[in-house]
Amino acid sequence: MAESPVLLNKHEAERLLSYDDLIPRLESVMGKFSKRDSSEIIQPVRSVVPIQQHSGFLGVMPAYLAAEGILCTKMVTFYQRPEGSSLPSTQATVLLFHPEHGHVTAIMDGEAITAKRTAAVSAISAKLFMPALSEVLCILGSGQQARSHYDVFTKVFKFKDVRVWSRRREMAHRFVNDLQGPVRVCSSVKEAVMGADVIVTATGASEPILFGEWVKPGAHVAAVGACRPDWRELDDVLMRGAVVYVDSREGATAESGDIILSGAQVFAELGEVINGSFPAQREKTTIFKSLGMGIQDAVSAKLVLEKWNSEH
Ligand SMILES: NC(=O)C1=CN([C@@H]2O[C@H](COP(=O)(O)OP(=O)(O)OC[C@H]3O[C@@H](n4cnc5c(N)ncnc54)[C@H](O)[C@@H]3O)[C@@H](O)[C@H]2O)C=CC1
Ligand SMILES: O=C(O)C1=NCCCC1
Repeated sequence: MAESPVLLNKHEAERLLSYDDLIPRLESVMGKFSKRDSSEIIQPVRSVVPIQQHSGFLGVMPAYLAAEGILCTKMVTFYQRPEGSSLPSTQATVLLFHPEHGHVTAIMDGEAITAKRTAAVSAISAKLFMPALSEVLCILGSGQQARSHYDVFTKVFKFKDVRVWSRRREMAHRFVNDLQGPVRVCSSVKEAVMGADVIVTATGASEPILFGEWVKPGAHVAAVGACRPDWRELDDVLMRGAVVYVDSREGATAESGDIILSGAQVFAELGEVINGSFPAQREKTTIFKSLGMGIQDAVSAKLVLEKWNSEH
């Protein structure tokens, strides 16, 4: 009989997942994915069930990585919460399976995995696409993703000025008060982004909040929110004037309102740049449009389980 699955809560998953371990695994899997070798990786575009009465969605994100022996699925719900809601807008559970026998080997909370892997992938994009001398980081939003992006961007890079904007100023102040390093609250998106070298958009917005006219030429935008085909964070001027990179072409053309509605062309996947088949146009204004991928959750969950196994 199969052993009972390992059960890991949010605190455990968070503790066991470090950016130092995560970043190289994500670079490697994104590169492999972009080779489209289905004997190596199978990862369909996420299935999304709308929960219309409650302004929410359930996404199911399976992935199989044959060489690594990882069979995984994440189930994630995401909601448009009213301002001031105490409920998290993104919640997730990740299941790992035994690829040969089919039983579940681990069930883990997916919130920390989702927060950390998304931010780590954005940091990989910044490493490739941000201007060579980047001094100013701007984060739009003050939720879970804003926090994980702050953590990894200030860990991996050295910025002289870090700015944050949130639609409710008190939330931006609460965000800043929780942090160790220097970061300042801006009262408008325009004030926050003017002159920034790197901009992270991590909001629940469904209409553009970031306008191309404010963005410094050559800046890099890691666009994390607006993961529905009719949602936007970035305006047409920005989308059409920048070199657009994505995590997955199929995901982006199915789910990204910023891409679909602006008509902007996708230049390359992050994995294609990692593989050297497309250039990183660092001197131009660049956007990395992130939708999130099951393979990212799969390698993250495997890391968590490996760490847990090494302790038990
Ligand atoms: N690309 C990816 O892989 C992932 C993307 N996401 C997306 O990232 C975004 C942030 O997610 P979390 O940090 O988990 O959410 P959260 O609820 O913790 O934070 C959301 C932030 O957006 C702000 N916000 C909400 N509606 C807004 C609006 N209309 N205009 C401006 N700001 C608004 C909130 O004030 C808050 O600061 C969401 O859109 C979520 O769906 C989340 C997980 C993974
Ligand atoms: O990849 C994920 O996980 C998510 N992507 C977009 C919406 C929330 C969760």
